[in-house]
Amino acid sequence: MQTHNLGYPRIGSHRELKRASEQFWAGNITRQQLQETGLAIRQANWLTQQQAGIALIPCNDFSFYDQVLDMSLTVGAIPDRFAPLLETSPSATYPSDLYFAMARGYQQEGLDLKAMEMTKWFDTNYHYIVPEFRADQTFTLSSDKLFTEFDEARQVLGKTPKPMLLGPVSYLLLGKEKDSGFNRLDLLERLLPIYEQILTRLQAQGTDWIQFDEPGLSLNLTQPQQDAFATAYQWLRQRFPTLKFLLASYFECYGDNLNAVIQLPVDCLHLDLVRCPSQLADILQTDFTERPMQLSLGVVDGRNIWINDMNRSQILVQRAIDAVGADRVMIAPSCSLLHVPCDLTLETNGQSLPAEVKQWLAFARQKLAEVATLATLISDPESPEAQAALASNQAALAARSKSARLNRPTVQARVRALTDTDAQRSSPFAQRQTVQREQLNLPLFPTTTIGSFPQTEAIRTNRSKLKKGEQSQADYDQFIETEITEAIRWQEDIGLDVLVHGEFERNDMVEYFGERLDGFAFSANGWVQSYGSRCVKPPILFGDVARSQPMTVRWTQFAQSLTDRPVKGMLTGPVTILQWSFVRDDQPRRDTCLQLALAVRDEVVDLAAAGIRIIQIDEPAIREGLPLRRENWATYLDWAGRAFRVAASGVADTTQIHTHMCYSEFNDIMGAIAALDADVITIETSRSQMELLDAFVDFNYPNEIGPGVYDIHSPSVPTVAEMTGLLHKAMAVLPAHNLWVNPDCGLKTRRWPETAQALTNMVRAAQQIRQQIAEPA
Ligand SMILES: Nc1nc2c(c(=O)[nH]1)N[C@@H](CNc1ccc(C(=O)N[C@@H](CCC(=O)N[C@@H](CCC(=O)N[C@@H](CCC(=O)O)C(=O)O)C(=O)O)C(=O)O)cc1)CN2
Ligand code: MET
Ligand SMILES: [Zn+2]
Repeated sequence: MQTHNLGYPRIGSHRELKRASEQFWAGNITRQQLQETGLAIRQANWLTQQQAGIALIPCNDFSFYDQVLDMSLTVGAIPDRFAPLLETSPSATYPSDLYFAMARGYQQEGLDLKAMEMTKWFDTNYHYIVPEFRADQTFTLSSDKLFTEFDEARQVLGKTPKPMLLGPVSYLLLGKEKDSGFNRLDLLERLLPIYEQILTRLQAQGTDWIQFDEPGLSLNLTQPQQDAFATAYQWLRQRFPTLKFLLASYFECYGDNLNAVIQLPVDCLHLDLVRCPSQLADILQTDFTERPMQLSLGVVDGRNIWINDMNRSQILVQRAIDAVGADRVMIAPSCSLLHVPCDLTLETNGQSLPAEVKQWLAFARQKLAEVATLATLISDPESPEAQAALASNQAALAARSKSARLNRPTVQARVRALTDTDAQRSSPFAQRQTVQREQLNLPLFPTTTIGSFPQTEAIRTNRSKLKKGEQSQADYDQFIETEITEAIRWQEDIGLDVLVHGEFERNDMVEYFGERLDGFAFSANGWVQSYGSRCVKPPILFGDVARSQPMTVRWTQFAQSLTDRPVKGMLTGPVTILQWSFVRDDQPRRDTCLQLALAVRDEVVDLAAAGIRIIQIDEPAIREGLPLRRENWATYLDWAGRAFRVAASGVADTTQIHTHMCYSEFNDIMGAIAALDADVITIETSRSQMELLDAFVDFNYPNEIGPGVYDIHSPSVPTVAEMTGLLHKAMAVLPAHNLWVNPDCGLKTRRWPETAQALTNMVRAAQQIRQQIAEPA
């Protein structure tokens, strides 16, 4: 029985890659220095995995930005607009200017190249760069990255690594057609020859195993999509009869793709037994046992940070061994470890991460040790070492399940006592709209922002000093007051209608709330890549959640005291807190979500009592939390929607509830979005030129909408005309009196100069539209 790994975090255990990339982009370090940082991280990762006792170690799991973008570059799927950068970016240079231009856009030397689109990687908070395909798309091998990393890994490890490749079918499925009249899967026959070239070179370099990631197999597929997998792998198999193919999907069951999958000519099939333990029995019931195929059992959770239940894993693995024999079984984490932090041993702060909780946790490095221990436990069950490991593992699990820290009977009782009335506003929207209009007295096309203003160097430094004890709480609070005061003055000056306090006091929109709720613990260094150099440190939700005191009232009330205009209270919703935290796995997510909903509800009620008339409950992760398989959608949407409404419905009709969503394809779930019954929803639409609005129009969406009028992900400043153009598009299909004017998302990642210009232009755009309506041409 062999151990292997599907992928290791590449940000570096101290976020070395983040720092180096940002330094490089700022022009402070050279490309070579950045490359050296990348190499050092890869080398450290390979050694860490080898020392943890993993036999088959992946390479090509590193990336300077994103693994899907790497694949686009490798196969030469480079959108035409980037042609000016081709010449200066040879295939031997990684990362090239071309590469970062595709990821982040390029505004230099008179060029203004828009970045490629970014979207969520399945149901994770990781974002990938969406491949763009043309009807006349051609492919050419255009990067040496993968071959270079293979040689590096072999040198470091002293043995053959396992290159990982995003498989051809999932690669196409993850992309988008940029012309009409063709289907991206039709490009398969043009793409496969590039995979052939890749495998030819890898084979010459001496590779043995190749890992093809095909997470598309976790989705509901049409017959032609299923067939594409058969076409691709038969084609490759014919050309490479001796290379060993490991096919990996994860995050879900193979479901109704299973029968097609076991007929693929691959040598090993990976199963995510954390998300879908039942598929082991399913597969053993087929004629799989008679096929010459190995099984890779993903028993260690690659998406969460709890220690493995070794007893349970041992039983699963043993079942497979009994059926097919130990030489046909591999064990591994359930998916790439990209989605968990690097190393628990770096956590030494017993305040934020109590020792008791820490012993329940495993980060990437610890997870590999778990895989290795499991292997020993199975191959040599009587070994004292394995027995000791099992005993301490079971003791930690028992301690967790009995811990007094987990249980808050009053919270559990409150969740049980929730009624349908608690999950519903007092009056229907039309009635609420009337009373809210009367009391808010806003102009047509009210202007607002999504909440955060730039997190400046000064803000980060002050917070960092506070954390290290180099600054007093009083001084920090004073600093935040000044920031808020300036932001309120400035918003009044440029003429915004509904103001925000700016979220200067928040490190992150989820972590901030976690830190203020009971039932959460925190790592100091548990960073996970979100996109590019941006990382998040998901809080650890381990027990029943309770709010012991108000979390946002002080700063919101302070901001409101400075102005007569309404200041919008700013909260993160229960579904998003759930989705962006590491959540306990000992009770259904639904129950945890309702506990979060009650905490947010109490905050909403307190904000309203403090005189806040508009409250935004952000739910950007509601779409991301949607199960990958449609058969599970209704259940999720039902409890997620209920949780939002529980959070929103503790206040009188006069309180206007906003919600905000980004990264959203709503077409399939409009009913659920409408059922949230938010008085106002602000959404991301500008990058798709209001395409997304079609869903709202088709659905006859009844409540108020703020379709984002400019993209905050880019520093370029939108013109007034661009924004009036988009507003006209929106007005053409939706009633003007239901429309708001706002950016796509929060501005925390932007800088002030472009933010000031963009918002000034946005207010002008709204004013122009109002004028046009008042005095039609
Ligand atoms: N959780 C979450 N997921 C999300 C989003 C989001 O806002 N939050 N937005 C969407 C896009 N994703 C994003 C993810 C991260 C960031 C982001 O800006 N992250 C920051 C970190 C934010 C943070 O937690 N900052 C902390 C810690 C800052 C820090 O690193 N401090 C240094 C010290 C700095 C100093 O001494 O000056 C350290 O601890 O080492 C703070 O401000 O307090 C980053 O990578 O730079 C933006 C968007 C989708 N998913
Ligand atoms: N209120 C939040 C902000 O403005 C919403 C962000 S959604 C990712 O930053
Ligand atoms: Zn957003």
